[in-house]
Amino acid sequence: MRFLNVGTEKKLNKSIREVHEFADEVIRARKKELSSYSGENKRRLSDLLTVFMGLKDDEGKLYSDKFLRDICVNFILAGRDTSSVALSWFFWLLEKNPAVKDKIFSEICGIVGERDESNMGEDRGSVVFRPEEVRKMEYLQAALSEALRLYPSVPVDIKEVIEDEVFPDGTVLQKGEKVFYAIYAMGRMETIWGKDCKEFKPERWLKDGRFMSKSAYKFTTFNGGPRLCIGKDFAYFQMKFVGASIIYNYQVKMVENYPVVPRLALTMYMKYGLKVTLNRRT
Ligand code: HEM
Repeated sequence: MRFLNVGTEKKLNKSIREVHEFADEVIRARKKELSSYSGENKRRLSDLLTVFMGLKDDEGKLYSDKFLRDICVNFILAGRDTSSVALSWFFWLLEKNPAVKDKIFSEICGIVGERDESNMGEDRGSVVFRPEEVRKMEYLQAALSEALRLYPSVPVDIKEVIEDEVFPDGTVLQKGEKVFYAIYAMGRMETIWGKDCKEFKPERWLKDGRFMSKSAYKFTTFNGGPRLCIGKDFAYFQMKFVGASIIYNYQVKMVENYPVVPRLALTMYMKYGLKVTLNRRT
């Protein structure tokens, strides 16, 4: 099929072309924008693409457009659906665990209440969380981690053996073989997480009220070792910011009897999405 370029292969090639065209256009536009700036203005742009455009490879040459395109596509693919499916499962879990939702809401209100202008009658809708406030949302971080343990965005990951190896349990691996590890299953194993492994309990991530991260070899949602997800900290920041903004401003209610069905692909998303109603908090 691949060599004949028919059927699904043809469709795949067309889709890849479209994704590449999109990324090429982003790069072209950014280069044009950069060439119209000078000095300080240029330095003020600190997004990832601009940073990569200014870096040089091992031979001291600027990265090629193809390399920049691969960077763009990699980050879009790795960073978009992973965070959005995580938030869907997170909000679904909050509906089933209203006490957790209330605790998150109280934590956010406490943090907003510390603002100097909090007594000045600031409109709730105009609150934009500051980075230092997002960092303080440790219970929210615990609840997101717990959601990612039970519903990891990437439920199964694959590695290829690059040289012959023997695992500590005696399993022999030969160069070229594939190893699958089931992140979803590992997040629910009693031997790893204890008797309450099936429960949604953000408290397991807290010690004296502070968020405590776990070893990446226990909590494998972001992979571990040298290829640990490069966007992990960014993902937490983004999910905390979006989650807090929604919870602070709205009452989220699932639409009754709407089917919530997991669908296994590269990411574990909801087959029919998550249907909710939002009512503005007053
Ligand atoms: C909840 C959110 C996220 C989850 C659960 C997640 C999970 C993962 C996992 C499991 C891997 C390893 C894949 C492999 O073995 O090849 C990975 C790699 C990666 N992730 Fe994430 N990710 C998330 C968000 C993000 C975001 C927001 C970005 C970028 C802004 C990002 C960028 C990347 C990149 C570039 C890699 C490849 C790193 C490498 O191979 O060295 N991820 N991520």
